[in-house]
Amino acid sequence: AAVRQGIVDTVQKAVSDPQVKSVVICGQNGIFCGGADIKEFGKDISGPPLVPVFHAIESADKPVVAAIEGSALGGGLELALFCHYRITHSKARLGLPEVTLGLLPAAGGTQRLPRLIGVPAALDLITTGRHVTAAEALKLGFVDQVIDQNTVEAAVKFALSVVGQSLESRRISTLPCPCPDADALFEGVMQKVRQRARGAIAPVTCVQAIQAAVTLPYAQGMQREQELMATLFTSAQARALQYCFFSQRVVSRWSMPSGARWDTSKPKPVTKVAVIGLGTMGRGITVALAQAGLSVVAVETEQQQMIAGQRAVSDMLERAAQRRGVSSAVYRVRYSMKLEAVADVQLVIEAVFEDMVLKEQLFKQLSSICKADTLLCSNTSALDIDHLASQTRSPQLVVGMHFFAPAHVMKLLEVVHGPRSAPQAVATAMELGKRIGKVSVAVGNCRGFVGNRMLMPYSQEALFLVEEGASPEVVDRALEEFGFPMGFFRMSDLSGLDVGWRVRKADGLVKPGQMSRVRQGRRYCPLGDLLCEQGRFELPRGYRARQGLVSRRIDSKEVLERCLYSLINEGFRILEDGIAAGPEDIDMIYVFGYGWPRHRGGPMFYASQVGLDRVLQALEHYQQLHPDVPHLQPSRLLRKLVSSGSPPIHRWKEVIKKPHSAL
Ligand SMILES: C/C=C(\C)C(=O)SCCNC(=O)CCNC(=O)[C@H](O)C(C)(C)COP(=O)(O)OP(=O)(O)OC[C@H]1O[C@@H](n2cnc3c(N)ncnc32)[C@H](O)[C@@H]1OP(=O)(O)O
Repeated sequence: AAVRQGIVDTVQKAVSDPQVKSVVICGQNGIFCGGADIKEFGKDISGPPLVPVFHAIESADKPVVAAIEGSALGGGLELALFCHYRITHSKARLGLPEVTLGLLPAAGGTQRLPRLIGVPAALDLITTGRHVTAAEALKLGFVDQVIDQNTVEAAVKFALSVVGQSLESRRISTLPCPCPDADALFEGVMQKVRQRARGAIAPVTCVQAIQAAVTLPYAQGMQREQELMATLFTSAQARALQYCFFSQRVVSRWSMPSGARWDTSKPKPVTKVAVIGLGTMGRGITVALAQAGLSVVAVETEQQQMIAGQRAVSDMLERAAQRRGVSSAVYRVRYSMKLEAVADVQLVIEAVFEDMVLKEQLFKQLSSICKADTLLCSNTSALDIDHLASQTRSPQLVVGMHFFAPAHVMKLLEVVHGPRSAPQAVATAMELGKRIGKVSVAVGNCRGFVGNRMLMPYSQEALFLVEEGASPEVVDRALEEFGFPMGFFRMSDLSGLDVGWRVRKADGLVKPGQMSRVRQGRRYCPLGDLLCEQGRFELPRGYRARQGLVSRRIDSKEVLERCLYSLINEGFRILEDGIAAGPEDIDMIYVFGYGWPRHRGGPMFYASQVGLDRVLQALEHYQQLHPDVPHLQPSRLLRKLVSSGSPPIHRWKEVIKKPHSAL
């Protein structure tokens, strides 16, 4: 509000003062403007509106120049678009990211950008919200000059040089918005955007707003922009997306049950990393590290795997370099078939087969080969980090670094600390994650950590629903309509049914050829095992007949409630156990690692939006119907939150008791 007031007061003064011949608008501390203050949204907004004063800038009869350094995003770029000229530093980033916050650029962005750079380019920028470099902005035509010198000085010089020149062609509101074959263009774009949006409303509304720039005169287009914005501003999706924006930043301020924190734990410098194992995960991790400028020693002891792995890593690095127009990082990777090659690295990431015996042996070997202060990390997706630490001479230097496939693409990294992990080890892994572009979340040590632990009840419910009569397609359709890129069964097919089968075998749950539906004292569905054993694909019907199960009609409401609420319930247990520091950590793990639709904010935020009492009631209902399914038993924390009056999510921590390690 204060910044808006400042802009209004100063612009009015500058425009009306006859002694002022030209005006430069700049930011402070090297940043032009990051846009509206997102913290103001959802509250009563005080201070003056900006659009009227922006129009006063455009209609001024003296040149107004934007000096863009750092960022010009959202309302910041819209302000610049009302200026007559834009001088930009080469390192600046520009964009209209409102769509990522569930909004649209409602200070004229949807009406003015298409007039300046054409409808197709504006559609791309506004519906994706992507940030562009100064060079791309120049190429697209929405900045006038890109410079490497002091931007404000250059803008002042320029502003003085254009005093007295006509400003007619510089007023974007007066430009036409040509769009040949508009109907076909918008139909095609709308179809693509709807597909990509997976139920998010803001991208679709952005397209409608840009269409108004083509079909309506400027003033009416501006009005339509406001009307469309009003439908988004208070929407649940906007709240969820804005929660994600802040949560992504909250998780970087990690803490451990011991009280160690991000701001008191200094990471160790890391320049050279070893990756052990060149399977799918090891290859992706190697690529991610090399692309971030680290030296990598990739070790693979099996010759065929080494040949295939080396080729795959080189191909990925070459292709990425071509795409980005930079030189390839292939030279940063050295390959070896001997474990001794890791002797001089500062950090090792083990990415071998998910087998505890194999990993135990490897950690023992690494502990004797590496320097005493080398950090040893495991890319296990579920195994006990503390047990691995106990195989080494420095258990405090062992942490989990759980990547998600493909590891060079997926944004999530779970950094797993055991009870003996040193804060510095966690700080180092978190920092390395940040360097390679990951959203890193620090979590405690338990079976499956946060993400895979919560996936367990979700996947079991999906299978139970099929036992009871739903087809796999019905389950997947409900989940995909909710916004997941893939339902449970499609996802299992893609990742390989044998992956889960192997884990269940290791857990002693698989009994070949047996149909019993109770294992280890609880309800179990052996359908997945039977599929793997028999290679059969039309299994459920015959299976139900043999089990004497009567099929019933199951609707998408039940699919969603049973799959999602049981997953959420496990999330509450994780918070209770102190495995995750807060609901934001769980939500970011699900948004960045498991395809949870961002516009629904993550599972814990979703629960808060549905209403904790409704989630509790539904769990109680299903638990009565399925008393042999322990994960449907509502968690203590959920009950405690409901009996505390279901506080908003940012106040849950007050109800959660002090975290502790669960193992
Ligand atoms: C209608 C809607 C209109 C007109 C809008 O303008 S909506 C806002 C559009 N703008 C954005 O979406 C920009 C969001 N911000 C960013 O992309 C980045 O923060 C940045 C590129 C501006 C800077 O990035 P970086 O240097 O990495 O710093 P951080 O991301 O860590 O941010 C530092 C702290 O500033 C807080 N922040 C940033 N932008 C905003 C904002 N627009 N409103 C409120 N707060 C913002 C951010 O949360 C960080 O604070 P902490 O969370 O760490 O306390």
